[in-house]
Amino acid sequence: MNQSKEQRILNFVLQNAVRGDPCSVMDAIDKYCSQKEWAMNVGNEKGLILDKTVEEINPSVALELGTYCGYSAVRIARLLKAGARLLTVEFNPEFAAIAKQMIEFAGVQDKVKLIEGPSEEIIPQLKKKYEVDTLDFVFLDHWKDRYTPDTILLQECSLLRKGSVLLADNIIVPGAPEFVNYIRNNPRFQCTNYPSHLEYMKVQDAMEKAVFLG
Ligand SMILES: O=C(NCCCCc1cc2ccncc2s1)c1cc(-c2ccc(F)cc2)cc(O)c1O
Ligand SMILES: [Mg+2]
Repeated sequence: MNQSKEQRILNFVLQNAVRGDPCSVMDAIDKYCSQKEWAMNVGNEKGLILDKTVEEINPSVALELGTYCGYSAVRIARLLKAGARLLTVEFNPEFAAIAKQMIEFAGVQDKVKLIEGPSEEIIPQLKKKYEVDTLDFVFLDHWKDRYTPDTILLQECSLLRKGSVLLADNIIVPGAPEFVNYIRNNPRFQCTNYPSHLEYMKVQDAMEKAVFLG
C-alpha cells in the first residue's frame, strides 16, 4: 500500500533530523515541504510570528486546534516553560498517528497532550476531562469554517479569561472571512493582523491575533 505524503514527511524527519532536537525536526519538515512536496504546516515565516506570540504570552496552558503532522505542536512546545503544557486536537486519525511520532522524536512529548477528535466535541471536555481551568493561548489552524463556532464555544465553556490570546492561521489563504468579520467586530476582542505568506509559497497570507478582554 503506497505511503501517504504525511508518512513521507515523517520518514524524512526520522532520517534527517536529530532525535530530541525540535529545531532540527522543524528544519527537516520545512526543507522537505519546500523542496519535495508542499504540505499545510504553518512553516517558518508564519512560524516566527507564532514563536513571538508564544514567547510574549509564555503560556502555562495552550490549546492548538489542527495538529496535522505536529510541526506547530513541536514549534510551540519547544518554547514552553517547565510544567507548562500544550493540548493539541486532531480530527484525522492518520494525521494524529504521524504527529504522535513527530512529537516524540522531537522530545517534547512530556509537554504535549495529543487529543484525537472533532474540536466541537473536545472543547466542552477540556475542563473536566483534561483538567483545564482557563486557556492562556489558542492556536487556530483547523477547518477555517470552525474558527468562529469554536471561538464562541470556548467562551461558552468559560475557557477564556481576560488576556487569553487567540492566534489564527490562514486568514487570507484558504481564508476565514467569517471569522475575521466576527472577531474584528466583537468588542470583547482586541485584534491585530500580521501579513505574511502561505507556507512554502510566494502567495499572500496572514495571521490574526485576538486578545480576549473578558
Ligand atoms: O485546511 C487547512 N488546515 C486545516 C486542516 C483540517 C484538519 C482539521 C483538524 C481538526 C481538529 C479538530 N476538529 C476538526 C478539525 S479539521 C489548511 C489549508 C491550507 C491550504 C492552503 C492553500 C491550498 F491551496 C491548500 C491548502 C493551508 C493551511 O495552513 C491550512 O491550515
Ligand atoms: Mg494553517
